[in-house]
Amino acid sequence: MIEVRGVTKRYGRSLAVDDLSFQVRTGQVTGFLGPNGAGKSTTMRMILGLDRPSSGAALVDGRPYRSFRRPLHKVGALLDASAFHPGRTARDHLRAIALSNGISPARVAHVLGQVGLDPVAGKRAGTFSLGMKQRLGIAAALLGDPELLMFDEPVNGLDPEGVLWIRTLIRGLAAEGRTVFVSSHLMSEMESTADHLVVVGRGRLIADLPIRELIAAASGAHVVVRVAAEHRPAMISALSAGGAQITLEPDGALKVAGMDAAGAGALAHACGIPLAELSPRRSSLEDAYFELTEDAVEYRAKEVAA
Ligand SMILES: Nc1ncnc2c1ncn2[C@@H]1O[C@H](COP(=O)(O)OP(=O)(O)OP(=O)(O)O)[C@@H](O)[C@H]1O
Repeated sequence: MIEVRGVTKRYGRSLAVDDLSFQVRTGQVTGFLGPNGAGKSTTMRMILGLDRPSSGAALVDGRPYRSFRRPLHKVGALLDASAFHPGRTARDHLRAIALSNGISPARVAHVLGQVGLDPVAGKRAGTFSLGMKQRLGIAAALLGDPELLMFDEPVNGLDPEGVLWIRTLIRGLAAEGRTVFVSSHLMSEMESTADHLVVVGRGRLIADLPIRELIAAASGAHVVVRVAAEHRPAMISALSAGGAQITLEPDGALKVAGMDAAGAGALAHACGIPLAELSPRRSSLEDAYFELTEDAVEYRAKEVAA
């Protein structure tokens, strides 16, 4: 388990991470979300001991990451996809990491196959496309067969095929019982990948909850009710007496909040009003995310403008 406990990180006078606390639960995919500059990469670097918190602690299984004798068996990470010697072949790059970490050379061939880089394993990594570099970075993260994986913005700059590949890989790793912590500034990307979300803005924790709760908590969920014009006044009174908030849309539909579709349907039935449409609309995860991070983004926009 990864535990971030009251972590603050200052760079000079700027506060990158501000008293942040959360846990990454074992066996799940946790999405780490926030606008650009929210402090995600800084937090990940502190978990890996690449940066020191100004205060607080970032721990893996209750210990600093650097205290593990064989750290790559514990956590594999992709933080920067271009972190390799460009003149080295993909295979040699992985062999060097394996050698310096006491990992069997047999793992190199295994992970090259896992990320689909077999055919280009003998090519210099400097010639790789961004997608291939990402795959090489992920191969390095998988080398120690770790329980925990951390990926910082793994789909940045990838084409749709690459994005799909990473999503499938992450779900596959979770299905094997591994814990995955993956950052992104795109909510839509997390929708099909993550079980749980940790949302940050301006270095602070904004939300720490399962994805389905985030959707349910978003205020945009409503029901669209459509009835013939002559029944509209009666339907509006019944809904309003039932405690719903109603907005009459320009096309005559009623946008109903504060009541679910079953409730609105039962009311219509009780009043003998035939329904032309009854559609529950959930708010998209993207809407929910924007609602949550609005202040953090606005603040930044103002800061930049000032
Ligand atoms: N080495 C550094 N020196 C000074 N400031 C830094 C340093 N690293 C990060 N920062 C600042 O800390 C803040 C958080 O940056 P960080 O890269 O952690 O955010 P992020 O959420 O990962 O953003 P992005 O989505 O753009 O990658 C930013 O304001 C950034 O400019």
